[in-house]
Amino acid sequence: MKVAVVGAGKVGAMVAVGLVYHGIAREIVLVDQDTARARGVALDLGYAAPMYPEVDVRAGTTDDLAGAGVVVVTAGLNEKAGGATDRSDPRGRLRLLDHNAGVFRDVVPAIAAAAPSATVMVITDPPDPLADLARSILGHDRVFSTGTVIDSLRFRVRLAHALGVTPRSVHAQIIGEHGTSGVFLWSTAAVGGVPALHLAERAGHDVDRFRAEVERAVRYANIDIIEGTGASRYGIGAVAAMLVRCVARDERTVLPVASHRPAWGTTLSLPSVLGAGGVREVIEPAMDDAERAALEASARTLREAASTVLV
Ligand SMILES: NC(=O)c1ccc[n+]([C@@H]2O[C@H](COP(=O)([O-])OP(=O)(O)OC[C@H]3O[C@@H](n4cnc5c(N)ncnc54)[C@H](O)[C@@H]3O)[C@@H](O)[C@H]2O)c1
Repeated sequence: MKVAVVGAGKVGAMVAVGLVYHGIAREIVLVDQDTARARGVALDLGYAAPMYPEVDVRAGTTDDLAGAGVVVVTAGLNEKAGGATDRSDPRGRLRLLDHNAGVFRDVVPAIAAAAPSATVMVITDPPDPLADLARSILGHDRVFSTGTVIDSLRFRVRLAHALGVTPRSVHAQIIGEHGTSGVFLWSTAAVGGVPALHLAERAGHDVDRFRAEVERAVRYANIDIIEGTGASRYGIGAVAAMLVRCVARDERTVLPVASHRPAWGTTLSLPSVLGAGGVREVIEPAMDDAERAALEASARTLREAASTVLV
């Protein structure tokens, strides 16, 4: 499959790395308004390509999006450049919406023109309202954002470390916004079929404190990363490549990506069957009353944010 990455910055480059290392795409086109940057990334990665499953990596213009099965959008300001690194700011990544909506009004019409049958995956922050905007410009439903897949991995990893097991054995997810209102589904977080909070209590943790510490570490993981490296990119790059694989191979893996949900009137993350064309179906998870109320609040936040940029 031909995969296009629009925005060849720190995240876009890592998405391309993941696609090459895992043999997911046969052809990769990198598009950026900074053409020298796109060319540099394509050259650098292209010289490594002979070690991996056959792939052509090149830089191109929006015309070169033609024929792409998946277009990944990472163009735009990141949290550090956009001043969204204050842990006490409840808007979080939503601070980037106005600026990055302008970027989307520039790039998405070009995607619609050159690659009308592509599935479009949005990574640029805030990804959920921007996926809504992209959907309205594209006029089709093959649009999703990486949503809370990365947040859910962070949740599993923090729980795993605290409980002394591998993250592979932790079943836990975050739904709603990829942002400050994301909802931790503690009621179904489990290890070996046992609620994670029961295990924490058995291990001698104060449950309220345990929960608050895990939530804080996960909610602000992006800022911890940015304080160290300037931008989060390795985790999301790996996640994005895996999501492209799910679409390219019609895997139907269940993951909390975000897609437009008419019942919620917005794009938000719920466990979704990801395959050819994007989200095939959504599975409403079990939630307790507090989680449902939190999801309603998260959806409200996203609806309000999207309404400021949708025409
Ligand atoms: N969804 C997630 O989980 C997640 C995780 C990490 C980063 N992000 C977001 O991904 C985005 C990219 O982050 P980054 O660190 O790679 O930023 P970056 O500054 O390194 O790269 C952004 C690139 O977009 C390009 N660009 C900007 N406007 C463009 C336009 N109109 N047309 C074409 N190219 C354009 C820039 O030239 C730049 O190369 C940010 O919005 C960031 O917040 C999202």
